[in-house]
Amino acid sequence: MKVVSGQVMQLMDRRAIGEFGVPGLELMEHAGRGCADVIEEAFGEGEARRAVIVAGKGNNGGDGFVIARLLAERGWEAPVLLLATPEAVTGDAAANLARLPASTVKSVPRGIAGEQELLQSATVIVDALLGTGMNSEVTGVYGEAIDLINVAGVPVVSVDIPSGVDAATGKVLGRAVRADITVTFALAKLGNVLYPGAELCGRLVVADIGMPDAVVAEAEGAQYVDPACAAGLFRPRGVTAHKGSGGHCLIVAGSTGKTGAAAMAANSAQRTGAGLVTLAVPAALNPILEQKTTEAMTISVGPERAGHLRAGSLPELLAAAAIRDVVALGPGIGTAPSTVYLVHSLLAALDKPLVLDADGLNAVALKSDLLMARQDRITVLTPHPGEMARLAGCSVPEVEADRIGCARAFATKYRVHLILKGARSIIAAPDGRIAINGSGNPGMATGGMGDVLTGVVAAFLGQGYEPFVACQLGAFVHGHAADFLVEGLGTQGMSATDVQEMLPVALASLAASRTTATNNQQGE
Ligand SMILES: NC(=O)C1=CN([C@@H]2O[C@H](COP(=O)(O)OP(=O)(O)OC[C@H]3O[C@@H](n4cnc5c(N)ncnc54)[C@H](O)[C@@H]3O)[C@@H](O)[C@H]2O)[C@H](O)CC1
Ligand SMILES: [K+]
Repeated sequence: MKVVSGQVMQLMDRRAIGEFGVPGLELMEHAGRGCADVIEEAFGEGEARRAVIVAGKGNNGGDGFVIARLLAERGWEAPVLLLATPEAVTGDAAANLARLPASTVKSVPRGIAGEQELLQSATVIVDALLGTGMNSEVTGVYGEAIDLINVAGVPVVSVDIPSGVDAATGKVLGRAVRADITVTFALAKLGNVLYPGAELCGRLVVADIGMPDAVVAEAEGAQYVDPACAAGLFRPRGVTAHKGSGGHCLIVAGSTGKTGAAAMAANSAQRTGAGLVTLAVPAALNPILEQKTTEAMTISVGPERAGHLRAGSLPELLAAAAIRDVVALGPGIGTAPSTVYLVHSLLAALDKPLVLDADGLNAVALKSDLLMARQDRITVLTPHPGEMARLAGCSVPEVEADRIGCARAFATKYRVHLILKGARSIIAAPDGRIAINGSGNPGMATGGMGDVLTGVVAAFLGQGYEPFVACQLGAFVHGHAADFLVEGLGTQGMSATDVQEMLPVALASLAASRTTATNNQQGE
């Protein structure tokens, strides 16, 4: 599913009207009908059906007027509270306001504080205050209206986006409506899928409003990776698969006290379908990892008592990498100066696709220009916001303020692929393409999850997936596995090893969706 900013949707609107001759009133009619259909289906069962429409003066309010008319035609009581004078309403919205009986519209430019009883008596409140045209912090009567909608104790359907949520970022500008259902139009907006907006939307429905296909296809947007998208990207093993076709991953990981990171990265690569996994670890830790892993082979690196990786092990590691398909570097390696030096030399010398995580990223942050030397090679970075801030030389709040912009700027500048972790991980490609991962849950906010992701992404690269696809599948499968655990485990005590063990189930579900989709196509 493609997602766009509010600004891009407004451009699409203009193209549809200007270049394709679709009347704006027709788009608005479809938008209103899409909402009315959802409202009827969700709340139209009982005897008394009253939808109170709280409308702003723009086209979001215009959609609200269409909803009021269509619901009234279907036997609903549908009073409108207009937070403006009727004269302030213009264009298509004014045309639709004029089609409503005057008795059903109450202009309340000073606010809806006196309308609490009406709000509380509703079967459903329709939030048609602000949509993609919101351009500033919500204050005054609009802010008060949002507060009153939220405390009315009645289900809320938001038109396009909950009022107060920024369609470009998902951020709340001052305050925002908490909806049970949001009906958005033509394509989802970034604010519908990014947090906190995603949570405020409740159930998201994307309604078809007759936007020309070419306008939808050519719109600049991000890929939202949902189960259908991930299933489309995934290639299940063929019947003639052998361990060579699954790829051979070399995982360079571990230091004293951090053997678990190495084990989880290796085991997760194996659980994601890597044909073979070899774990290169500091020599002193080799006996422990021989115990902790079963399927992975291990290489004991450096002098016998070495508890961390050292600069002198470069030739040994390059030789190991030469006969593998992909290298993952970083889980649990620590920050000893000699290890940092090793990471710097490996970056320059390794010609295999490389996944860099954790302390590998911290080492790179000290010398990020080294990434420039890898421009013709595949490099995937998997930072959390703290690591991203160190890499980009900014603060964590700056990263969080614009996750997409930050990920894209770094990926394009250094010609790398990047997964910026966090709720709705952002995947950025060197050419500026963006994907947003739709899976995952708060149970993943615990140590070791990043090591699992590193192994998963390395496994997909080793299987020959194009890096942007490997990153999307990696992020999705990682979160999908965790989502399977929620019902039984909840989100409090889930562990990274639990997720690792659930990876095959997540992959099997993608394979099953592909089979179902193929069968449906054949049956058509
Ligand atoms: N293709 C589509 O998606 C279609 C969308 N439609 C609907 O139109 C709105 C966008 O309408 P627009 O008139 O551009 O903007 P809004 O209605 O969101 O509001 C703009 C209105 O409000 C004022 N304003 C802005 N910020 C604030 C604020 N913080 N506080 C108070 N007032 C504010 C601003 O000055 C404007 O006057 C889209 O979301 C859809 O719902 C079409 O109906 C069909 C095609
Ligand atoms: K709205």
